[in-house]
Amino acid sequence: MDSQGELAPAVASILEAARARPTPAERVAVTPRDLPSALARAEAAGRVPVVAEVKPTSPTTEGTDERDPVELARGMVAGGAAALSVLTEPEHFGGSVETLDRVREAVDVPVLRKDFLLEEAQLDAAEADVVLLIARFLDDLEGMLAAARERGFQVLVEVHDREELERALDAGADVVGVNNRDLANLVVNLETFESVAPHVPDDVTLIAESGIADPADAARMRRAGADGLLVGTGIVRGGGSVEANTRRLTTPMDDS
Ligand SMILES: O=C(O)c1ccccc1NCC(=O)[C@H](O)[C@H](O)COP(=O)(O)O
Repeated sequence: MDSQGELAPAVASILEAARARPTPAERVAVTPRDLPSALARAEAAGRVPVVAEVKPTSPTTEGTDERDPVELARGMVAGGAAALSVLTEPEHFGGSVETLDRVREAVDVPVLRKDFLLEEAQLDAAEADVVLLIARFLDDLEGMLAAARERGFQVLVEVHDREELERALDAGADVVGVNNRDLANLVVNLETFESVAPHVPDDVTLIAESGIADPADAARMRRAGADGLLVGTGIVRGGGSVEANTRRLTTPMDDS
C-alpha cells in the first residue's frame, strides 16, 4: 500500500502513464457551460439528470468501441442527457483530447473532461466545461482546484469515502462526485454512494458515478440524494442504441 491507499494494478498503471504524459506550454481560458444549471434544467423538464460518458474502453471492459464519438454524443443528447463526459485518457480508456474537442463542438450541453490529472499544466491540454479532479491522487487538492477555476473550468471533485469528502469540502469543492468503483479492486458497489451522500451539504451539487446499469439503479441513486448520475457502460454497452439506452435512464421510474 502507498500513500494513496491500495490501488489496483490497472490504476497504478494509469497514474504512471499520466505522470509520463507531456504537458502543454500554453495556458487555456474557458467560458464554461454551467453543469449544475444543466442538471437542474433536466430535472425541471421531468428527466433524470444524466451525465452520459463517451468511453471507448476501460480496464474493466472488453474490446474497444470503434463508433464515431460525435455520433454517440449526439445520440446521448437526443436521448435526454443533461451533460456529457468524455474520457481523454489515451492508454487505458482509448480517449483523446481531439475527441473531446469534436464532441464539445458538436453539442451544446456541458462537457466534462474525464482524465487523471496530477499536475496543473495538464489542465491546459484541453478546453472543457468541467474537469475531473480525483481527491485521492492530489495532495494539493485546493491548489489544483484554484488552478482549474483560474482557467475558467468548473470542477467535479471525485471522492470514494467520507475522509476524501471532508478533504474535498475543505478544499472548497461545490460539485462532488462519489465514485462507486473501489480503486483497490475496481469492483462497483452502489452502497458506496449511499454511505457518503448523507454527509454532503445541501448546497453542493452531488453526482453518483459508476455502476449505474439500469433505471432501478438510477432511481436508487436519486433516492440516496444524487443531483446527477454519471453513466458510461450502461449507455455505451447497454444493448440498444446509445439514444435508446440514454432515454431509458433519463426517463424516471414511477418511484424516482
Ligand atoms: O471504468 C473503469 O474500468 C475504470 C477503471 C479504473 C479507474 C477508473 C475507471 N473508470 C472511470 C470512471 O469513473 C467511469 O468511467 C465512470 O464513472 C462511468 O462508470 P460506468 O458507468 O460504470 O462505466
